[in-house]
Amino acid sequence: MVKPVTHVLFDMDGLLLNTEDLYTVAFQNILSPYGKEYTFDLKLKLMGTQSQETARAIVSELKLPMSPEEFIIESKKQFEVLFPDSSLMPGAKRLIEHLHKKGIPMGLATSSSEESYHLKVHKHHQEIFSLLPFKTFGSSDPNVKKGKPHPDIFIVAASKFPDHPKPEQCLVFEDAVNGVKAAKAAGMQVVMVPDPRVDKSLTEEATLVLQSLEHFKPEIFGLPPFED
Ligand SMILES: O=c1[nH]cc([C@@H]2O[C@H](COP(=O)(O)O)[C@@H](O)[C@H]2O)c(=O)[nH]1
Ligand SMILES: [Mg+2]
Repeated sequence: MVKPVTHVLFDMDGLLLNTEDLYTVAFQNILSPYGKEYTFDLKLKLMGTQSQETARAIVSELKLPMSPEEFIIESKKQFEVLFPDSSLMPGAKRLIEHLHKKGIPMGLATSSSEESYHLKVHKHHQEIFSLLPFKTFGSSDPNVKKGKPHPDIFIVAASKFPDHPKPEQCLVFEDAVNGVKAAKAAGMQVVMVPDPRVDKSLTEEATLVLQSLEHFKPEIFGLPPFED
């Protein structure tokens, strides 16, 4: 059953920005010289995790001849080239602008670091992200002890709203299976917009599954409807 909400929390990578595709390119660029492949199965396990965890898992799963620290250094070089030209996902701008106009409190709950956030947002997307005033960076925030699928990030993100909403008042938007699990574990409802390669059986925990943010109808969750 769907219940009305008052506050909204957005994931970033793969939900608001096309940066999941860019992570795939970045990691594959590092792996190709070693003849290794960043498969979607491995990606699925890592989407939404904290960056240290990501590096450790890739190095160990693919038996790379480098340390996780070296992998992080190589990743940063790739990110500096790829992230500044990230694009907004379809429907993201319209939805955020609409909820802002209607005075709905909104926050960002991304597992990426603050440094990585700036690379992704600084050049093209500052205006739209300024409409999400309450931001939590899971790989930089000491209060986020464990990455998604653990609930920490959404609990910390909700605590930043000045009126301290209860978890059931918050609606989370996520693309990743780990993100949906994290939001549910925090006691929140979740709209999932998964990568089309995600098996349907892995989307069942979400409150609602959409192909695109463009299909979201705010009134389903008691939020003001679009007027155009
Ligand atoms: O292919 C991947 N994409 C994304 C991640 C991780 O997911 C985080 C982004 O998560 P979110 O969707 O919560 O912003 C990144 O910081 C990165 O560590 C990953 O490990 N592998
Ligand atoms: Mg995501």
